[in-house]
Amino acid sequence: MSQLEAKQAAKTMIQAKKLGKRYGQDVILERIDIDVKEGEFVTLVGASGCGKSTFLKMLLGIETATDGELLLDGKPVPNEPGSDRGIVFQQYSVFPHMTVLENVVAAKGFEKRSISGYLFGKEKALAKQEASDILQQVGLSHALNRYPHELSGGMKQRLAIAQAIICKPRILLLDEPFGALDPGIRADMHTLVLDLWQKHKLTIFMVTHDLKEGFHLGTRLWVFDKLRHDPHAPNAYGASITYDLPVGHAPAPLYEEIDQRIRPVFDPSKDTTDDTTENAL
Ligand SMILES: Nc1ncnc2c1ncn2[C@@H]1O[C@H](COP(=O)(O)OP(=O)(O)OP(=O)(O)O)[C@@H](O)[C@H]1O
Repeated sequence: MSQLEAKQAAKTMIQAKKLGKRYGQDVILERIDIDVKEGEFVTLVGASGCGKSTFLKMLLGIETATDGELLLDGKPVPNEPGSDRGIVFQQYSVFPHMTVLENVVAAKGFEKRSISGYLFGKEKALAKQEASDILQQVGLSHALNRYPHELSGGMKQRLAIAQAIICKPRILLLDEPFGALDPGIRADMHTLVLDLWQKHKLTIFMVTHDLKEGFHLGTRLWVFDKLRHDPHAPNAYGASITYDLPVGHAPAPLYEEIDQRIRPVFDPSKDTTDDTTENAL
């Protein structure tokens, strides 16, 4: 292997090799072959139920592959969540009985894996300081002592992001994190996520139903769709990554072209009654 090849290989973080996922007889994902380098920001789009969240769950380690391999740094993704992988869901996943600050300190406690999840003494004081810093980064320093029910949707998601970030993940998994937010708030959240991505040198995988968000936010856009359809056995085949596109800083006309190309993915009238077909990229 040449020096250049070795350098490129060292930067690869996530690899899927003929990755597939089945639940019983239902094939959800199949034939996924990808290679993601450290620092990429991948956005995932595709029809509802095609397996995007399942893919994130496999990266998180709470679902396992039934076919092929999913590797992190060249080794199988561990079968449990770890502090190197943080996740934020669409549904607000904060502790309702804790203040904003306590929520983030608690996340740090779980990361430390103490038996109770609680921190004490100096460790707790340090965690509080760290939590305050992170909360400042996500724009919540004015709300440290508020409870989740006193926060707006956008603030709750900022809190959930702070909980993920305090564990210093290398990979941040975002499962439609802004789906429930108003457009203006979403724009603020985009700025925040891009800022954190840069500042913390994260590798991000983000599921979205908003194509524009997918085009503009990431460096790479994946479209999940079925390559093969059998009208007599709709669950016989799973989704693959049918488009893998460099996006983000591409000129606006390119977004429009891509938008046109993948729009049928979201069209409910899409004809899936053909015989088993192979879609051309
Ligand atoms: N634990 C499970 N057992 C059986 N089937 C499951 C399980 N989890 C998910 N599924 C099925 O797997 C398929 C993919 O689900 P998934 O949530 O990954 O889709 P998605 O693309 O994220 O959908 P959406 O965009 O609506 O969130 C769905 O048909 C779902 O019903």
